[in-house]
Amino acid sequence: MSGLAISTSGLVHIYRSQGHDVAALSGIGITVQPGELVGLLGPSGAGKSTLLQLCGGLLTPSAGRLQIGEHNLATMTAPELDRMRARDVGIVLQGAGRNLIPYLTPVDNVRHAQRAARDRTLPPPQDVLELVGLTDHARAPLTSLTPGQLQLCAVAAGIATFPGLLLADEPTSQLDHQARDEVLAAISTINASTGMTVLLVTHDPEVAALLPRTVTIRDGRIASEGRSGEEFAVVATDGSLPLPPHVAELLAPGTLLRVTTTEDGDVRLSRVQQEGQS
Ligand SMILES: Nc1ncnc2c1ncn2[C@@H]1O[C@H](COP(=O)(O)OP(=O)(O)OP(=O)(O)O)[C@@H](O)[C@H]1O
Repeated sequence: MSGLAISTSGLVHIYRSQGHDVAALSGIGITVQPGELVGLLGPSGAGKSTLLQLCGGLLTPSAGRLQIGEHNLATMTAPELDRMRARDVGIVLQGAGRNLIPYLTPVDNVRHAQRAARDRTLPPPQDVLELVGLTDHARAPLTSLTPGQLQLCAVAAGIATFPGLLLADEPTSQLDHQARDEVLAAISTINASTGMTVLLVTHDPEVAALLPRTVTIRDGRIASEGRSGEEFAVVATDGSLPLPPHVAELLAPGTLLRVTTTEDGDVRLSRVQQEGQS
């Protein structure tokens, strides 16, 4: 299937637990085009995994809009979400082992992941393993695989049904540099050769620098976006503009900023000197 678009606006997720609620996402607006490869960055607790799980239908939005291709996730029933996960959205959870059945070989893990889709037209599992470079290990016990090969196997299980969207939570963490590069190369190849949209969470700045687009989340909101290594502030759908941390630390709360437009349509921000300020 071809790549699926992701579109959210005002997306909120609140974890409700006894005694107190945690607002993990506080109004996320993001658009990902079909076939894009996007990295999700941000400090621990920012809300990255929550966003990924919402996109995979593993959590339900508390408020706001979340559209994956034709699917409106905010209104889907549990069986509809199950069907979407079985065919259209592949999920690779953090930690390769959580995605694999330990007593099955790579080829049988992929076959098992394909079964839920009930689609006889899917390519054979060997073709999926070839895409991630695991042909030679198709029938090896999982215990004989290196951590990098296990992660490649988890990716193969995630893309077993050739979904339109692959969601991967920290697929390169806890790997040495060579294995990390192999996993990233496999995901890039899948994205380029199939047009599958990919959203992947990473903490690794070296991985982020290699991605064409990154979105940084901070405190449950979009903080900035990167394009091929350069960071930009992003105007939110409500018109607000989160300042990058290195600018925000120069501006005390309550600082007045003059917003002007130039003749050629450019926008400038300048600090207004207030009484009592040096
Ligand atoms: N099941 C849960 N119940 C209550 N609060 C939760 C739950 N899962 C996450 N949270 C909270 O929601 C917020 C966002 O968590 P989330 O795991 O999405 O962040 P993250 O950016 O993925 O962090 P990390 O990089 O550490 O995985 C955090 O404050 C976290 O403590």
